[in-house]
Amino acid sequence: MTPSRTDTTAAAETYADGNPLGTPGEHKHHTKAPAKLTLTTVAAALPVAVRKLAPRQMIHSPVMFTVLVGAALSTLISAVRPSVFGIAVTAWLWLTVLFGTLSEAIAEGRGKAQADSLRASRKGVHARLRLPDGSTRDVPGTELRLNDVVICEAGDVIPSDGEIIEGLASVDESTITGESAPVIRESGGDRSSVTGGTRVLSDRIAVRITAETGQTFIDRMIKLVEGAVRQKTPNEIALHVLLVSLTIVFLIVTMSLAPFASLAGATPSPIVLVALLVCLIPTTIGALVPAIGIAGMDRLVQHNVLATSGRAVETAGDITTLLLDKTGTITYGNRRAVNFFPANNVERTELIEAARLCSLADETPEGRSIVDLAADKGVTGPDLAALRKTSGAFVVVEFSASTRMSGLDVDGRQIRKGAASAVAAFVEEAGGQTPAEVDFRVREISAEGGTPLLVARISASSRAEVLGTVHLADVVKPGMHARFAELRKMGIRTVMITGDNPITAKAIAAEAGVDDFVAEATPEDKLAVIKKEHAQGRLVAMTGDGTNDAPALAAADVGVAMNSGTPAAKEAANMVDLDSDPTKLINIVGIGKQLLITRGALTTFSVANDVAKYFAIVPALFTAAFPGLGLLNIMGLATPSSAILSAVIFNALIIIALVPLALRGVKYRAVSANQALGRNLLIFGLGGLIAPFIGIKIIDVLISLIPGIG
Ligand SMILES: Nc1ncnc2c1ncn2[C@@H]1O[C@H](COP(=O)(O)OP(=O)(O)OP(=O)(O)O)[C@@H](O)[C@H]1O
Ligand SMILES: [K+]
Ligand SMILES: [Mg+2]
Repeated sequence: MTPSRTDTTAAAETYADGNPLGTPGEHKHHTKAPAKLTLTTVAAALPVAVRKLAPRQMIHSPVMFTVLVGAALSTLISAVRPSVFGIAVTAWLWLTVLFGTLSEAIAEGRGKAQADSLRASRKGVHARLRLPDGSTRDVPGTELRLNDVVICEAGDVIPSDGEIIEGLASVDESTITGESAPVIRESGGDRSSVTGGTRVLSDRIAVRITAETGQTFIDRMIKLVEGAVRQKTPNEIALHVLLVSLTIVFLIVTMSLAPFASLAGATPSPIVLVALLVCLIPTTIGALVPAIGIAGMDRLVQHNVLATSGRAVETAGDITTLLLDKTGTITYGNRRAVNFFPANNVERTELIEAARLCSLADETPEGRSIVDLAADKGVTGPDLAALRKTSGAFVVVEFSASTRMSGLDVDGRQIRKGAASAVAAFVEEAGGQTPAEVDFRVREISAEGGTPLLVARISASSRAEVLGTVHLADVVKPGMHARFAELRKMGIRTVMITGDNPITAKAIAAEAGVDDFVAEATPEDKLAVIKKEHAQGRLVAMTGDGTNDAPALAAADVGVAMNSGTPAAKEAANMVDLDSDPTKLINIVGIGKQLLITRGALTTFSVANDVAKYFAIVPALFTAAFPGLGLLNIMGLATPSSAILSAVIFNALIIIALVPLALRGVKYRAVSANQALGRNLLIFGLGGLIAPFIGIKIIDVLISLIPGIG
């Protein structure tokens, strides 16, 4: 029988219908809605904001720390020489600092509900620890150590992160993914990792613990959504330097105004100087920077992506190349044997028996599926234990991504299966040959995107022969084509790197719609591809799931591991996609770009705003001393005092007014970076220049209605 296109499709259907657990729903986008900005959330954030006023915390933001010092200073002055003006300015200075910490607290608070439900998911979880003698003992989940082995059965909550070392189970991961469709996790392959806090629905697995207490996935997620782990990104550091410089410049400007003005007999009071300084330094962006960063991470979590660093998120905004592995990333990774094709003078049963024999000890999904298919075809024979008893010398050759083969040496025979080129070389070295009809079959299976495995045997008398081919079928995740087209529009080139042969790679690349592919790649090759891209000055993202992807995931600027993947892959990556969706990079890039654009836009606004304030209030301040300046007082502000107070109030209120924008992010459209920059400079620069004139004038009019100020 010829494996036709329908064969693979049939496999796909069984996969989807017959085994709904196998379709992990890992491609759906179920973005969690961000917490709304309500009075309740603001009220809840208020005590946190007050606690953040501690100088020890404030020092991290030099701009806001300057305001804090100014507020303290004017409090002192007002205490000694109280005036309505002094007290009013002092109050608004304190509000300015508070609005800053409040914006940060609100941003942090939005993840709180999610953090609480994550914490609840592992409360009081018990573990069945496997002891050396094979018996088990109940221990609290918190007492587990690295490399402990625990047994989990249907209904159990998995006590910590780990790797399945025995068995297969369907797992409900909805606590972390929000997706209720169960997923299959199994030992041996690239879907072997389990997450603490998720629940086993069926079957029984032995899990080796891979996370230290307090450093599990859920711990990391809690810290992320609460905004607790925040390291300044390179972009933030650059901004930080800019803000500090501006603060120093305006400090000097304000200080030099004092002697200059007193020469003219108009010595300004220290409170006026403090107020002036606060108006001029970039308080708006200084106050909103933490909220912008936290909101960006939060948006990522809402898309079911966990990032270990803000840096990766920002880098994602500039990615130009996306590398993807095939099996488990572009395809579901549930590669299963669907047919056996013997060579011309080999009996079908002989091939099936050999394929089965060399898969008995192969704990990969591919290996197990061959044993299953053999049983379906009526070939059962001895299991591994029985074989061990009846035969003499017995060596298991495990599969590795560099040899691309696996098998057994038993009773002087060497039985192997593996990638066609690898097995062909193995047989040739022993003096054998790959028959033409087998070659033909290999190409046929590959051409339709299947993975052919050759089965070969070297007998005790050193006769090397290829026995036939096993057809492994996998299914491309749906919707790839359109999503890769979208990436192309964003200027990102997609390259599939796979360990599989070139013909299969070509077929899958065409089916998925990637721009390019690299076949027969070893883990080193995957790494080399990244180095090559780097050498050409490109920023590279890599998505993968296997241990063979780990070096590349670590070397990429943005490494996104599929949540279904191995612990090694997840460890090496700087992001994990809980939905195991390789096209999630589109959202990640969007979030990264939006983060950078939002920060840039608000910085532009903030600086423009401050410059405008200078021209809005300085003339008003000195009209009495220098009547000539009255011409510049185009705003016709009532008195110098009300001009200053209006500016301070405006300066504080603008922070609150921009919190929603900081949290939501500036609208991001798929335009080039230059276009986005130009557009934002126009809107936020111009807006920043005009806003103070209007805002301060309105406040000034309102204030002049209040008696006692001026
Ligand atoms: N258990 C196995 N025993 C023998 N050969 C195998 C086994 N599993 C896979 N192979 C062969 O080895 C090749 C390389 O496998 P590897 O895991 O490195 O890459 P892959 O899974 O095909 O692709 P990707 O790198 O995209 O995940 C496979 O294409 C297949 O031909
Ligand atoms: K300011
Ligand atoms: Mg893989």
